[in-house]
Amino acid sequence: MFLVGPMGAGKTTIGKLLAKQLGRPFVDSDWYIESQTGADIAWIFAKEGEAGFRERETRAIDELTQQPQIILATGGGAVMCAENRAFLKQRGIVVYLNAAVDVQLARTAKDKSRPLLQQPNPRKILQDLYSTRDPLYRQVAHIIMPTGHTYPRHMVNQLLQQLQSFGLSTVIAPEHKS
Ligand SMILES: Nc1ncnc2c1ncn2[C@@H]1O[C@H](COP(=O)(O)OP(=O)(O)O)[C@@H](O)[C@H]1O
Ligand SMILES: O=C(O)C1=C[C@@H](OP(=O)(O)O)[C@@H](O)[C@H](O)C1
Ligand SMILES: [Mg+2]
Repeated sequence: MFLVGPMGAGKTTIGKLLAKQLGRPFVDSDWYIESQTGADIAWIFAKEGEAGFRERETRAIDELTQQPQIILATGGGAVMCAENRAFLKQRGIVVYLNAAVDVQLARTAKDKSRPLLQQPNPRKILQDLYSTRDPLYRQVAHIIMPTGHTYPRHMVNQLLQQLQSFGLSTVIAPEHKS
């Protein structure tokens, strides 16, 4: 199951919680890229530019979407690349976590780890990215979920209900088996 959506939609937060609930492995593609590179996202953008980061991201998405059982949180720009969109759409269930620009802005304001938002007018950047990317998120998504006013735990419950129709079942932890 793969999460897509804009910065601040909650992909990392919801993905981690959902994986715990389902007893499945969780990977965030940004964290994976950082561990493979030995450097953080800001450093990669500074040294290799966005193009360098996107190359690393495509390699990561290709590898991670082939891992069985994975709950994958992608970065907000993953859908910009057609190859990534194909990997996502063809290899699993894709959930688009949708959030209004105001919500994205509030949730990302204090965090300096997103290089694209370290500009004088992050609202305008988020608006422009949303215009370009929203149709692409919709193109790859099997499920679309608004996240604006819902607590993460509640989001996970809603998502689990939606996922049931796709046949995604929970893994019963050994200590709970009879
Ligand atoms: N449903 C939610 N309600 C309130 N805050 C949230 C929600 N989802 C995420 N957050 C908060 O928003 C911030 C960004 O979330 P994150 O999971 O990093 O988003 P993304 O990975 O989509 O960029 C974090 O501080 C997180 O705690
Ligand atoms: O939207 C984007 O292009 C990006 C989103 C970030 O991930 P989150 O969506 O998890 O913040 C991260 O991949 C990088 O800073 C670029
Ligand atoms: Mg994230």
